[in-house]
Order: sequence, then C-alpha cells, then structure tokens
Amino acid sequence: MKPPTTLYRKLVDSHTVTQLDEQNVLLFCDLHLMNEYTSPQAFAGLHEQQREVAMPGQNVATVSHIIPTHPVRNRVIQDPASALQASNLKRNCERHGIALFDTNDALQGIEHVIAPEHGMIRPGMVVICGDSHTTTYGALGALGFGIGTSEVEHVLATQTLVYRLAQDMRIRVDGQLPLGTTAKDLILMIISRIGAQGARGFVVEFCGTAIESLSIEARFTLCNMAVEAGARGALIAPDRAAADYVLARAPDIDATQRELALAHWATLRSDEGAPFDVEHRFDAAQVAPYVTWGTSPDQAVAVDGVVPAAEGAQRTSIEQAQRYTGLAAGTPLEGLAVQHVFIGSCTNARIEDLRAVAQVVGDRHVAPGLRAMVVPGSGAVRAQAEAEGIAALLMRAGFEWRQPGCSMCLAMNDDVLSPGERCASTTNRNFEGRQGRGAITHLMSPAMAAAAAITGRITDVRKLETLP
Ligand SMILES: CC(C)[C@H](C(=O)O)[C@@H](O)C(=O)O
Ligand code: SF4
Repeated sequence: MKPPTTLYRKLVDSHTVTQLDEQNVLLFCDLHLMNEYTSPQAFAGLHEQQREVAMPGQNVATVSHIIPTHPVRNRVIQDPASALQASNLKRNCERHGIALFDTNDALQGIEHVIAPEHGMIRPGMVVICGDSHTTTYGALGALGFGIGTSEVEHVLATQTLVYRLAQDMRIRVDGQLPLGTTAKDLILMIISRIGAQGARGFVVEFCGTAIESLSIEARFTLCNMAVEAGARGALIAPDRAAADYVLARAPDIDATQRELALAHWATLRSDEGAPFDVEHRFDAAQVAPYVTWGTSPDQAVAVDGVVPAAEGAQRTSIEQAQRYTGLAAGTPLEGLAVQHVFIGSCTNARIEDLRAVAQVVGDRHVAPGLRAMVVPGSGAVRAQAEAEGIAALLMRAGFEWRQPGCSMCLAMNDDVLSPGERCASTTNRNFEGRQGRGAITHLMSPAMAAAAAITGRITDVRKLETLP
C-alpha cells in the first residue's frame, strides 16, 4: 500500500518530470503568469539563445504593477522606463503568441486577481509567476509560488522548472471567526505568532473548521499572505465551494468532464496520517481585528493592543521599526490618526472586499482632510462593483474610485504616499518605503480600513456603530 501522502507531495509528484537529486525535481508547470516587471530580461535571454516559447498557450501576461490607476479610460504610462516595460511585454507576447491583458483591456487587473476570476486556476495545477504572491492559488488547491527572472526564462523555454522541494507544514484553525473579523485578521494573527520567517522553507496546508467555512475569496486572502510568513506555498484542499467557484468559470468543462474533474479534485487532500514536518493550531475565536504597527507583516497586534517593548531576540528590529513608524513602545494603535486610506491589492481588492467596505461605510462620509482611495483588483471587479452600486456609494462618501492595478500597494507607479504620511492599508507588506519613501503603512482588513476612512483614525470596526 502507498504510504499516506500530503496534498503538497501529491501535487509535486503529479508534476515531476524527473527527479534530479534528493532535493530537486524537474517540475512541469501548468500555467505561467507573467507581469511587465519580471519578464523583460527573461525574454531577452530567450532571444539571445534563439529559443522559442515551448508552450505559449500555457502562459498568460498582464500589466499590473506600473499601470496608472487614474479614473480615466485611456491609460497612458508617463514614466519612460515603465512605458518601455509595458511595450516590451506587448511585443514579446505578440511575438510568441501569448495571451496578454494589456493596459487598456477592459479586463486588465492585478495578475492574482484576474487569473482565478477567469477560470485559469484549477485544483491540482502547478502555477508559477515571477511574483511572490502566487501562493494565492492554494485557495483553489493549486500549488502556486513565485519564481525569479532566470527561472522565468527557463519556464518560457521548457514549461518546466528546477524545483527544490519544500517541507510540509500544517496550520489547523478550528472554530468560528468572531463578528467583525476576517481572513485578513486571521492571517495577520498567524503571522504575528509564527513570525515573518515562521514558515520559511515550508509549504503550508491550512485546514480546520474555520478554514472550511471561509469563502473562496477569503481563502485567496489567506493564501496570498502566507508568503509573508516565508511560506513557499499555501494550500487548502479543494472542497465543494472551491469546485463550484471553478466550475462557474470554466465553460470548457462539459458534463462528462465535470464528473471526471470532480472525482479527481476529490483526491486532492492529504491522506489520513500523512506526515507533516511542523504543525500549528489556532483557535478562530481568538481572532480580533489585527493591525500592524511596524515595518514587517509580523509586527501586528489586535487593534486594542499597544506597540510592544523592544526586547528579546527581536529587540533591534523592533527599535528600528518604532523609529521608522514614529511609535514608541506602549502607544495604543486605536485612535492613531491616519492621513490616507488605501483599499486595494491582490490581498483585498475583490468584490467581497469592496462589499465589506461599502457595508461599513453605508451613508457615512470620509473624515475631513483624509484621502481615501479604492482600487479594484481588476476590470471585472470594477464593473461588478459599479453594477452593484458600490462605486456610487463610495464616491458619494468621498472615496476616489480608481482603475485597477497594484497602485499604492507598492511605490512603483503614480500612486505614492509622501514622507511621513500614515496610511491604513488593505495590502500585504508594510516594509519601509513600500508605499512611498518615508511613508508609514498599517496593514488591516478592508472593513477596518473603511472604519479608519470614516473616523480618520485607526478604529475598531466593531465599535463603529456606537461612535458619535
Ligand atoms: C514586483 C514583484 C516582483 C513583487 C513580488 O514579487 O511580490 C511585488 O508584486 C510585491 O508585492 O512586492
Ligand atoms: S498588488 Fe501588491 S502584492 Fe499584489 S502583485 Fe501587486 S504589488 Fe505585489
């Protein structure tokens, strides 16, 4: 009998072309996503060697990082270097017959938002991209992970990758998330507990009753941020909800294939007794709205908490983060004034996120003097939010309603904060300078960011109803 196997090993085994040595396999990649940022040199290398793209149909590209998000139709990239990246991507895709969601495509968006929404991600796939948040696809039972530029070149040439095996970690979360908390709060709590390197070298499988009851979009949020704990991949065994999500976006799967697909997807789970190298357990009931105070995603506390003292092994990094964020030990997070609110990114710019924001905002208004921006994750999300009246509600409340893109998630386009500005942000990284040189990022859920927009301060969304 075959020994019990983890879902991760099953995915690796089913994609192994050949075992190279004890640590490395040659892995077949079902789908390779590309962006304008990490692909140009890869194409240049390919061309230098006069090689072709092995399987163009298994590659898809989008412009996501550098694109302006001003609320205009014709989006022209002003910065010459960025414009060149976008035009290179277009030329390379045309030359090799690769599908591209170009700058003015109505469906353009952040790579990790558009890929699943168009049914490109299916359970059991291996999906790679020159971008660290490719872990997102674990939400559908696909092994997704980021690769470097030289690897992008290898994948273009062969559709395979030299892959170093990871270890298996299981994170079990049972119970029910308390009202007012979300998958974002859960993952911020987990990262704060296990640390920014806590899952380094591991592929994490999330399981437990709390995970099972998450919507697919919430699972994307969770798996997206697993990389902020250092994980090399994140997985959730595909269940009925995952299958329904995929089937609703897979017109190519007919009735016969459907049964075959469902039967195959049902095998995509860790066997009883499968060995995990490390296991963690969390109780969903302990989750509160979480907010980062520092410059690493693990520097987070519950909103009613305070900036911790600089002590222990982390002392130096804590001191440095306190200096950068201008927050001394003991400072409460709740009530801290922010000048900016950013709602967007591949972590939290899907339709459910925007619905959550709209629900919190209701008929209230953005605090005077505060700039609040909503950047939907894709053209499809934007259109859906407009159809549902969410866009109108947000604009009425004083939010800027933008075109899709990475935007202020990272200072690589026109949407940049000024030095010293403090931002409540639904993104995934709060590194120094991430949203602009000298700017300070506080990561939180969309509902919490909405609450901050209304009050102009970091606010416990659970108390918002009772605030004057
Ligand atoms: C620019 C890109 C390579 C980068 C990543 O790998 O994640 C970016 O998307 C980010 O979020 O920091
Ligand atoms: S939205 Fe942010 S995290 Fe996601 S791909 Fe873009 S820059 Fe990276």
